[in-house]
Amino acid sequence: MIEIEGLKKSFGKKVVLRDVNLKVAKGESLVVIGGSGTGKSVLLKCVLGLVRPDGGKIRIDGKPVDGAEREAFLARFGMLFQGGALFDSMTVWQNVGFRLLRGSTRRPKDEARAIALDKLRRVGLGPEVADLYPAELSGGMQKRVGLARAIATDPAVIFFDEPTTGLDPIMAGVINDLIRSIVTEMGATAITITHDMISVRAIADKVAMLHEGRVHWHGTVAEMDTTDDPYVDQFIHGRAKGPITALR
Ligand SMILES: Nc1ncnc2c1ncn2[C@@H]1O[C@H](COP(=O)(O)OP(=O)(O)OP(=O)(O)O)[C@@H](O)[C@H]1O
Repeated sequence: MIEIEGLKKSFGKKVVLRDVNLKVAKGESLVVIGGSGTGKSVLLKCVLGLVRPDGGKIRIDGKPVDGAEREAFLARFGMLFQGGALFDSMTVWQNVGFRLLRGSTRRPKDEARAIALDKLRRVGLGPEVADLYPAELSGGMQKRVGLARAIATDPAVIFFDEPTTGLDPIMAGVINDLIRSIVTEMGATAITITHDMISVRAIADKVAMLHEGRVHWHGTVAEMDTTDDPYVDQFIHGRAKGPITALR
């Protein structure tokens, strides 16, 4: 279980996270939505320890995520970065097995390769891609490789940062379905950031909407469709007019 309490983060005078409170139950898939610049990535980076919060608490399974706990936590999470973020100079299997080749999750090389091939198979890629370089793959295949890398260590917690950005609608659907089935089958706790409402419906058990530095709304997908909250309504229907003002 992930608990975020009173999380605060500003950059200079700009307050991004004012007071974020959120709980994600074990095995739950939470999708965070919100307009551009509302702090979704900053929130994720705070949880990952890439950005230091100004205040508040983040606990994983009841333990604060800092100092000595961080290394143990990092070994337990997987991350699918926006755009795949594969290493160009490494082959596909070396990318997938990145964390199996170093650190506390290190395995012998042939074992790491076998696990990488198994994870590639799970995301629909055969052994023939294992020794290719990322540049030789299509965008959709790169995303699959990123997904295989995210699940390589069988993490308890997985983060997905805009997993369908840059994909055509069919490939986006395939990636959404893969994410949903993998998260369910692994029993992992998942936090996804997305603008894509199709992704939200495909991936989410629960949805949290960030607005003005707070979790403005939190509920199930079914509740999202029936809520009379004008902010959620505007966002999920993509209306230009409503309480959320966008820069034009
Ligand atoms: N390292 C940083 N230094 C200064 N400002 C930052 C930094 N990181 C983020 N910000 C600011 O924090 C705000 C929130 O950014 P964030 O990337 O979290 O938004 P987002 O909700 O993920 O947006 P998008 O959906 O467009 O990706 C933005 O105004 C951004 O400029």
